Amino acid sequence: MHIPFDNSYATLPDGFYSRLDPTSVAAPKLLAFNKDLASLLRIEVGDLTEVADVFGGNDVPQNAAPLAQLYAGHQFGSFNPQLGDGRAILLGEVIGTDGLRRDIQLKGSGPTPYSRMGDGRAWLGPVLREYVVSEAMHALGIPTTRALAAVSTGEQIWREQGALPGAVLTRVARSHLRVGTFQVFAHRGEVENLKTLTNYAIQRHYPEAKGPMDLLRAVCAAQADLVTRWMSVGFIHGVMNTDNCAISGETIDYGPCAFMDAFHQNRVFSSIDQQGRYAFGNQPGIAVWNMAQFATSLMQTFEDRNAAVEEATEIIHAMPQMLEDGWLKRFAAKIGIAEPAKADTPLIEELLGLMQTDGADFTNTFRALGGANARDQFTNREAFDAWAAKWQQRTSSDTARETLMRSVNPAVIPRNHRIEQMIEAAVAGDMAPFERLMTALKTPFSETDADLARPPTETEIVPATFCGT
Ligand SMILES: Nc1ncnc2c1ncn2[C@@H]1O[C@H](COP(=O)(O)OP(=O)(O)OP(=O)(O)O)[C@@H](O)[C@H]1O
Ligand SMILES: [Mg+2]
Repeated sequence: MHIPFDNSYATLPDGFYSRLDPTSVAAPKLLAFNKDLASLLRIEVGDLTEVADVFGGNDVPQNAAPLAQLYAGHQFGSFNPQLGDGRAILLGEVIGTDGLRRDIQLKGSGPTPYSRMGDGRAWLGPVLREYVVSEAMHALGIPTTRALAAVSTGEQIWREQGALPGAVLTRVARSHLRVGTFQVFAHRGEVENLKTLTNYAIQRHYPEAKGPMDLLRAVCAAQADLVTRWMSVGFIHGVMNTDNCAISGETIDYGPCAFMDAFHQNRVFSSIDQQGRYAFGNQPGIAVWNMAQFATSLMQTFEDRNAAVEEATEIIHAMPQMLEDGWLKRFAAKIGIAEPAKADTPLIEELLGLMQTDGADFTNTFRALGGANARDQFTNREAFDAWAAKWQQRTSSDTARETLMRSVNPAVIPRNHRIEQMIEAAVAGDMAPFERLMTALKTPFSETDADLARPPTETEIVPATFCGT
């Protein structure tokens, strides 16, 4: 196997990371490999045993510069001054056939200087969850890190549930720069490092930005866009800590995430999110909060702090409107309105209200709007009919309505119970449910697998995603 590394992060000052190799594992076995992504990254794949050795962490490929990145972060609102890759190792970067630079990182590859109390490992369940959901997000057109490989380690690891099979995920990202990467230097008052990081982020992600204020503007726009896209497919990230907020605007860290079935604004899946801080409907507000932390961490890079604070405050204060506009655009498209006006908001909100009252399935209700059977999704069908009459009045003259709806309302999403079933099978050595999910989720806007589109029955519902990742 040949990986054409072209590493830039490793040329940054020592204080940015710790160099170390992944820790070898007992018996690496390749469970999944993303060939399309490998070719995008210009990786020449030869022998698959070699692939398992590299992506299990036993072989460090030529020209890799393995390192664990330092970062800090607000976790559930409290600042932790030092986190860092406690179980991940960046192998290096490659420039893809599309000309874009991407990180190749192992997650679950052994302890690092930032492991704190952790074992540096991941178990098979979360590795496959991240593999499936991140690739599904990509197919849905939502910016995300991607999955290149999943390797089982042949080792057991311990979590609340007991002994579990270990695994390593190879993750690909436009970069692993997080809000927390800025926060660590800001907190320490390491202004030179902060400036170096700012310039690096600009060059790598927003080359048109003229300085930190432009960077802030660009990241706010990217995060606002990202969160409205999540909302539009019923995605709940579940752990929007500032260390899980990527500067690139990609979705990162699929630990306790889930797509909701029955719609509810306050839906939470993460078993550790007791207060519902990261509930479905709170995500826009949290994105603003995270960007305020990002803005704060950039302030030390300015000579005139007072002026900078004023300008940054304006940028942050403009974000709720951006989110509202984005939400309107995406949800209007879901009901077939390509060019929404403010006056369309109540129409969308009324539908969501009916869905919430009836516990209608988020994905299938919107998908059904493009067909004939939307009213079957509701228990109070008269209420739906009354809404539908208003909707018809607003949209029926638009001949492109159905096409638009079918292009934005997926037929299939990675439902939480299917993910759990897939994990259970994989633990027992059966990868068929994984393959089936991956196949259907490659074309989420086509009806290819009706049974995967079906919501869970009462007994199939998986209401929580455990954080013992
Ligand atoms: N098993 C573990 N061993 C060591 N460190 C861990 C472990 N699990 C999580 N951590 C560390 O705890 C912090 C917060 O964890 P979090 O769940 O947000 O991240 P993660 O899922 O490991 O990784 P990422 O954000 O890179 O997807 C991170 O610094 C992470 O590296
Ligand atoms: Mg994380």
